Amino acid sequence: MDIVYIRDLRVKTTVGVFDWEQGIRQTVRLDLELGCDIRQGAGSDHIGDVLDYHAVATRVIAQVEQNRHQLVEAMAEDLARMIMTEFAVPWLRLTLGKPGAVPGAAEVGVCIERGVRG
Ligand SMILES: Nc1nc2c(c(=O)[nH]1)N=C([C@H](O)[C@@H](O)CO)CN2
Repeated sequence: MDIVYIRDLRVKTTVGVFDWEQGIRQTVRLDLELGCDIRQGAGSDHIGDVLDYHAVATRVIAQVEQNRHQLVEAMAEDLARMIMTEFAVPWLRLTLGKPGAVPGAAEVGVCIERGVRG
């Protein structure tokens, strides 16, 4: 299986378990690895034959900006489901972090894998 990736995508959203967090927007940081087969696009050199990382990133930004969550787990699961459904991705690894959320830590968050890695 090949991988199309998106690294260090930063989006502002409302996320957090505390009341004050539900009244602000914070930056979340995403790394995505998306399973695919690049061979058809590599042969044709045509954007229509590949998993378009620009299209995925645009859709991810829209979903993160438009929704609010308490837990990063809930946000990560919603994103994974959307990407796999809308872009026919059979396997993905998604890292979702909140930079600076915990004093002394650069970032906290989750890394999830969903689907079957061929
Ligand atoms: N496993 C998790 N732990 C915590 C979360 C979370 O989303 N998942 N969130 C918080 C708070 O919102 C924190 O980020 C505020 O600094 C605490 N623990």
